[in-house]
Amino acid sequence: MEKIAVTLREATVHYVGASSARISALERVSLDLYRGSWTALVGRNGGGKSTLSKALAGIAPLSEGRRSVGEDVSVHMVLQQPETQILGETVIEELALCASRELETSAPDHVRSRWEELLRGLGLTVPLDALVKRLSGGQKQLLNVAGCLVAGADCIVFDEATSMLDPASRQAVLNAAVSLHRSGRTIVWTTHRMEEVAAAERVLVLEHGRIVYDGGVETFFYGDGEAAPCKSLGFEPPFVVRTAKALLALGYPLASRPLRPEALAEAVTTA
Ligand SMILES: Nc1ncnc2c1ncn2[C@@H]1O[C@H](COP(=O)(O)OP(=O)(O)OP(=O)(O)O)[C@@H](O)[C@H]1O
Repeated sequence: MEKIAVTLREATVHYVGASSARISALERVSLDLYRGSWTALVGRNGGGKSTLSKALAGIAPLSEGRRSVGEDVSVHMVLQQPETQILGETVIEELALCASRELETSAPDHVRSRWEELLRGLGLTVPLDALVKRLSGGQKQLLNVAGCLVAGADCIVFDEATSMLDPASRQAVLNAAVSLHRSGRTIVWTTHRMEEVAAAERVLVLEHGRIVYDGGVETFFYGDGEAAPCKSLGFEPPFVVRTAKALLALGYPLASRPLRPEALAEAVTTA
């Protein structure tokens, strides 16, 4: 049986807006996130993606319902604005703030070399003593990911973590998440970009605080004998899917339903 990382049951979040009006951001959402899974969370502006991300990470208090996490599961979050969650002046200071217990209990040289290795593993090639203000947005997001890791994250919720970044930085953060997923961590990836959804195994679509699609990524983009949920819910599929569909419509057989460029090339050449 698959092990649970995070469970929400009937999770509801209401905010109090201007003139005390109640804003319903999340309405009775129930879901299980399995350990080691990759879930993409999409939806139109204001649909409740950030609220659900925060509810999963445990930083949005629920108005109703409940959240529980699997045994020993530690859930952390990378926010949209890279600077929002950085307090340290230097890279090592930031990591130390995220992992104060480790500094207390380990030899400083050992900690430094381990953290240098951790940064390298994430593709962040800056010295530990680098000033945070000199880092690019993408480097800051990788530092935020490193902060999650030194804090012991098993599950990381990325809440539109690439939306403020240039394409190369976006790819670098996505690559870091892919390698963390390969190493067994649970990933939630909230995004507006359908290209990024292709990296997921499961897709959740939110509308007005409710889940309107919860299923596999291939079915989301290609449908299962009926209209693809991606299209019917109003999203433009990524280039690879559009190209594959155009080829199929022209009568070219494809060996699979590709989601990424390499898979499209293979589907065309092996058909
Ligand atoms: N702190 C808050 N106070 C009041 N209303 C809020 C607050 N945070 C979010 N909301 C409202 O809750 C609803 C859901 O917002 P949320 O940010 O979760 O959606 P979203 O899908 O992440 O949107 P976006 O794509 O624009 O980031 C929206 O109507 C939003 O205006």
